[in-house]
Amino acid sequence: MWQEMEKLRPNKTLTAKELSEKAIDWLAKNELPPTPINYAVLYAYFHPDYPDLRNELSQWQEKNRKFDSFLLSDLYKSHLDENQNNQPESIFILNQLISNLQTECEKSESSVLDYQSTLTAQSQKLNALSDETQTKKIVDTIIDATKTVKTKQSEFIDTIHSSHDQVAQLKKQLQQAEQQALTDPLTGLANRRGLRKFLSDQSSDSSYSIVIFDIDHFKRLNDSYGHSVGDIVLSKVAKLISKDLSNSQLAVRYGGEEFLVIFPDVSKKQLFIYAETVRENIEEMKLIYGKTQQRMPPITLSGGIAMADKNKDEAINDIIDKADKALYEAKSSGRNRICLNS
Ligand SMILES: Nc1nc2c(ncn2[C@@H]2O[C@H](COP(=O)(O)OP(=O)(O)OP(=O)(O)O)[C@@H](O)[C@H]2O)c(=O)[nH]1
Repeated sequence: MWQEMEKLRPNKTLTAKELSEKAIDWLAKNELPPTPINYAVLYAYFHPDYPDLRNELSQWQEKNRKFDSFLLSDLYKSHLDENQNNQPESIFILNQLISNLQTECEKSESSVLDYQSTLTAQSQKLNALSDETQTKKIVDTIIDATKTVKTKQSEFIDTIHSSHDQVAQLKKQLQQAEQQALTDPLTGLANRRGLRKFLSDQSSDSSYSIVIFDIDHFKRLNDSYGHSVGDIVLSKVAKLISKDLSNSQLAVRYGGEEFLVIFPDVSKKQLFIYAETVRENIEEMKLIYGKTQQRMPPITLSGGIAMADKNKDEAINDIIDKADKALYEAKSSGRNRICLNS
């Protein structure tokens, strides 16, 4: 299908009408609904101004991965959503706060400089004079200047204090915003951006193992019980997948009904035990369909495991590909099982 898509992408820039026809045509061929987001991603794919989006989509397709609305929405958020790419409002407020502080600093500095020059001038006059009235006048001037600089300084200190609280609040908001940007809202797991961040925080000599899970016949479940029940199942499955993971391991919602778990430095046996436990726990879930109060059929999932080859310097994407192949084997050999890429 990728080759087909490449054929569809012409060298010259298409007209708006052609772009829109190609986008709609592609969505129809892939049985994806022409939602504004799906449409926008495909429109941008055929447009020459979005090379990064095109590359990411190409890489995805080269691995023969499925396209679904989840993936397209992820691409939309990463490449086309201006709200996500623009600075969040808190950054704007932070900038304002910093420039206010700069102005206050400048004011404070200038008031101290004024004060210094007043002191210098008045002390020169004092040295030159012996008359008491004149001396008192000069002392009064110095006292006034001292009062002024004191007021300015305490105003400055007040500003610093209130800014300090605001900065702390903004810092918290920014951390929350950053966390949200890395998290899939439905399942609470990391999204693919979260995975990239996790990988960039790891040391380069980490050796990874990957488990990819994919819920079996999820389309059937959506078709029989509705999308909202499908969503509930996704979040329950996500909970079981991430339940016993440690801080050094990460569960990611990798596709619509596909989850990736990354483990630095574990044994093959530990991986199998983990993946098998997840598979069994999910199969044993007892779900009641709210509308009929009837028990739903068991949910099952398939999994593929791959470990880094210690003798090769394997990139993480290669290990993911290997896990994907193992997942394919699990699907094609009957589903509800875990396979290892050997
Ligand atoms: N409810 C719900 N469904 C989703 C979501 N994201 C993707 N899907 C659905 O997941 C289904 C995936 O279907 P397929 O790719 O055909 O896979 P499958 O039916 O699980 O079949 P196998 O993987 O071969 O066992 C599609 O119907 C998608 O619409 C989501 O966020 N919520």
